[in-house]
Amino acid sequence: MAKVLVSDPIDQVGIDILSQVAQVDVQTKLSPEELIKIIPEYDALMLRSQTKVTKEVVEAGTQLKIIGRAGVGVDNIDVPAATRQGIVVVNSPEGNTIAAAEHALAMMLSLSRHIPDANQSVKENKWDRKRFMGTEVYKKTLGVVGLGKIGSHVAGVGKSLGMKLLAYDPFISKERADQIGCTLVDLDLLFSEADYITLHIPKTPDTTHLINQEALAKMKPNVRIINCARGGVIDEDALAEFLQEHPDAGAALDVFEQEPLGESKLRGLPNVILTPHLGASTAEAQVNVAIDVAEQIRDVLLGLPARSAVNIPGLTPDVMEKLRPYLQLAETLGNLVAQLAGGRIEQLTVRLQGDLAANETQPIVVAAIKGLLSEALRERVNYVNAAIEAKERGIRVIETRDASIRDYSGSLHLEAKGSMGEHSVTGALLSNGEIRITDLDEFPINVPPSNYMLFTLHRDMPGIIGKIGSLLGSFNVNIASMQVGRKIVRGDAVMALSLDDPLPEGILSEITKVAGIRDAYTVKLSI
Ligand SMILES: NC(=O)C1=CN([C@@H]2O[C@H](COP(=O)(O)OP(=O)(O)OC[C@H]3O[C@@H](n4cnc5c(N)ncnc54)[C@H](O)[C@@H]3O)[C@@H](O)[C@H]2O)C=CC1
Ligand SMILES: O=C(O)CCC(=O)C(=O)O
Repeated sequence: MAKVLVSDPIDQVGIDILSQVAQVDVQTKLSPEELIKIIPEYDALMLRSQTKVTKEVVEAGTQLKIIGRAGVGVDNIDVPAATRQGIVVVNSPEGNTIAAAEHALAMMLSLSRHIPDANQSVKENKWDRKRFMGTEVYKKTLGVVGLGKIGSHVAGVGKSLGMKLLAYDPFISKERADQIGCTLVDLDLLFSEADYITLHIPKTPDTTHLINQEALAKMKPNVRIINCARGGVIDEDALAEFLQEHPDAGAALDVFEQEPLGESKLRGLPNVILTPHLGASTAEAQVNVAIDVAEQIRDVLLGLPARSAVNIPGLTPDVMEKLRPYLQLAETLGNLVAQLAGGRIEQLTVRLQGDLAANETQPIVVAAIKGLLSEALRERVNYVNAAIEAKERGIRVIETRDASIRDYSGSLHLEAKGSMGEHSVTGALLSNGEIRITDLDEFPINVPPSNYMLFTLHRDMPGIIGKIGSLLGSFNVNIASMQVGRKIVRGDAVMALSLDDPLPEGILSEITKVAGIRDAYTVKLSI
């Protein structure tokens, strides 16, 4: 039975789903060393934001098939390391959107009305109404940085509160911003105009310290900044200094450069509200993300695709379902052409032909690479790491389409160039979904792939087929089917044989000694 480690607190509903297919161990607050020590025995890891899945953890997780982040941000996981190791990384892109948006809105209103300090003062037996004079958000300008799922929900509520909306997001169209009711502006204008600035961006090299001393200098002296996105998008030292110098300004922060927050000047400031990364902490969000991610882990452990894998771009279950027969075709042809080419492959060309050319290329190309590399890497290569493994091996992959080639309703053509030569294969699907190899090195054939195959390149001359048949018979190899493909009579030809038995050692050299045989290749395929 598969084993799943749950290393941060997740809702019981997630544990119940995982328990349908696996032994589930919940061990939270593990030190990095403890995690590295136990991870080798697990097939899957499920976590929230506390666990740090470093390169060392990934490398120790030799059995890991999937890492599931019960939330949005995967910045606590070394995704490139997981990808290299063929581990699927999944998240829950929408499960906590509302929770995080509502936390940002709660922070905005708390800042405006001094709720945390007023509450504290009453609890200290004080009745200080003057000290907590607030401001209204009505008719104020809300600047939303990052108009994605959370940012657009915050903007929508801001609008219904009567706020004027400005937004900055270089990847969002004007039409989308209009739909939400935001005016798209550049960052400088947003900084200078906004009364409230709320951040809803991922932490990337571009967004790191987006709010720094220079940016703060452009803002109003009473600006209020809310960060429920990611620590590190604000330079905390610069912010602390700004807030000291501008007592009418304020900040409400849920996320920090270091979590848990260590020594920080922010703690002592009266105009700051701090929460311990609570954006996603609602009962509803925790149920949503637990179900979302546990179901994906369950599916992957059952050999099914994950619906929100962050490191298999484009291969959603819908695409997978639609393309499944073509992915199988691509893998088979990839494996076949790798065996024909032999040696080190330097270049793979994948051409989608006919109707197939209308499909998304990427998953089919990845499947072809997977087939190609499975010759060398066996089960180490999968849909997650195929592209990166090819890149690291210096294999140039070229994708092309040609809708004009109409020999079958859709066909796939692969060419591999390598240290030992160059070969090409084409294959197609019949209407019943069966695979046919329809071309080999430009010679037309029509054979189904089988576990054991023999291909020859020979001169088209009388007697040669009989000689090969007798030779195989003398080695007790039964021929299931045989086909010859040629372009001209008595010119060059290929012979494709499907065999019931593996070819014994030594037979290939006997075959190549037959007069008229130029080359012979044995191929094993997983069908
Ligand atoms: N505090 C918490 O507990 C939670 C925090 N989050 C964080 O909130 C952030 C936003 O999450 P979602 O809205 O779900 O993500 P999303 O992917 O839907 O939206 C992010 C938006 O940021 C934009 N963006 C990217 N680079 C940008 C840049 N340089 N400048 C301006 N905009 C840029 C993107 O175009 C996108 O529209 C993420 O960092 C996520 O990890 C999410 C949930 C809970
Ligand atoms: O799991 C959590 O509590 C944090 C959520 C979060 O930051 C995210 O989903 O990006």
